[in-house]
Amino acid sequence: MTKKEQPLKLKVLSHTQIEQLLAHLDHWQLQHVDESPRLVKKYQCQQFADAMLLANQIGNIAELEKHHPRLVIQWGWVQVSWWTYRQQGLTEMDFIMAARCDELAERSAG
Ligand SMILES: C[C@H](O)[C@H](O)[C@H]1CNC2=NC(N)=NC(=O)C2=N1
Repeated sequence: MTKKEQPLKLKVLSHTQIEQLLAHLDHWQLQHVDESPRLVKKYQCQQFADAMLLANQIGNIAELEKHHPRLVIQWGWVQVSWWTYRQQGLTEMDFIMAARCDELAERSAG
């Protein structure tokens, strides 16, 4: 797929666009790894099983959307990182998926 055919959701965002979109997310941090920006959030969970459950729910929507996070699971929390691998940057898709994670976390918190 050439750049110009890139779907809008996978167009790399500028720093200004990132800052604007970040303002609409709740407690997501902008981190840089090897100069590549990422959205990162750590969800606190009561039990390890809860962290596994949330990670699986996130994995399911990632498979559906063909857009995948980095997930780190530990007793008491699951850390989610979003970026668009092929662009080595942030796209709208990353922000959409971050918001979807918050919905899932909200729902599983009951
Ligand atoms: C072919 C497959 O859809 C692509 O490789 C997808 C898979 N999941 C992905 N996930 C993320 N976060 N970024 C990508 O560029 C990406 N590409």
